[in-house]
Amino acid sequence: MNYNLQTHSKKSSSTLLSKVRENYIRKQILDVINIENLTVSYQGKVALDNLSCSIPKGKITGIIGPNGAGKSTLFKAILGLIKVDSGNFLFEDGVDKRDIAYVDQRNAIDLSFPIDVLDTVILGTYPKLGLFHNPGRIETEKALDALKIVKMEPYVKRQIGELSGGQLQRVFIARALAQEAEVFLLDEPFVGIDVVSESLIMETLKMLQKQGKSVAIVHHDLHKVRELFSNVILLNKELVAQGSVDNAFTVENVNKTYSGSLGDVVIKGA
Ligand SMILES: Nc1ncnc2c1ncn2[C@@H]1O[C@H](COP(=O)(O)OP(=O)(O)OP(=O)(O)O)[C@@H](O)[C@H]1O
Repeated sequence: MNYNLQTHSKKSSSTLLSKVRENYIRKQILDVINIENLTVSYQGKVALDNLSCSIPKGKITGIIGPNGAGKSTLFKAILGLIKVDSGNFLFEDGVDKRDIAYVDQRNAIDLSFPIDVLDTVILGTYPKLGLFHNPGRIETEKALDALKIVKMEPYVKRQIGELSGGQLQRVFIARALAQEAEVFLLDEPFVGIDVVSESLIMETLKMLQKQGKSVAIVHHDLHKVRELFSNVILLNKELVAQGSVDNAFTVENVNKTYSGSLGDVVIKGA
């Protein structure tokens, strides 16, 4: 498998590339995105400290950690939405930022913006349309297909500010589907939504996984980790553990991540 490197380091990218490639061959890891030594700070305060982790290919990975652990910061750094102090991002060959769909936390979205459901989903097609191209029939069809999958087709003309939390989240998932991405980064998609929307979204994500797509989800409900994810990344400013749920989602690692005894409560039920 080949990879392409996005570097924020001052070292020469060719030296880094060969070093990172060697690492890959040695470890035989099948990841879609590899993050190496990522440090991010806001106004001098460190949010992520030398974090190295990877988003595995074709899995649904939970990003787990307490409030302020840097989970959203990790997604924003991968997408190049924020300035990082240092770090390298290695994308699987053929994957670039246009292949990454991002569903933000809902509180980051202006719901008073006058846009209907269909146009919101068509926005997902923009990254691959290229400059100076307007969406047309093909993009509208892609958006309608995506809306069908999340059962939001009857709402095409509804303003997004007039949807329930669960419906809105389904529209954002549809927008991600319309992007025809390889990687899906979802920031707390299940917060405050109804059970029907939750299971529809989960079914959609499992469908994506079956197609070989990679999904990473920031998630807070530790009780649902085993049900929702095959893999986890546990972090609290720095990496605590990553791997399959069986190997990494342990009492010890959860206690370490949350600096307490939450692992005993959640995993052992103590
Ligand atoms: N734009 C910003 N300016 C200043 N500080 C920020 C900014 N964005 C995030 N932070 C700080 O960086 C740290 C990490 O924030 P981040 O939102 O990545 O955490 P999180 O794990 O996603 O938290 P939560 O679970 O509460 O959403 C926090 O201390 C937060 O206050």
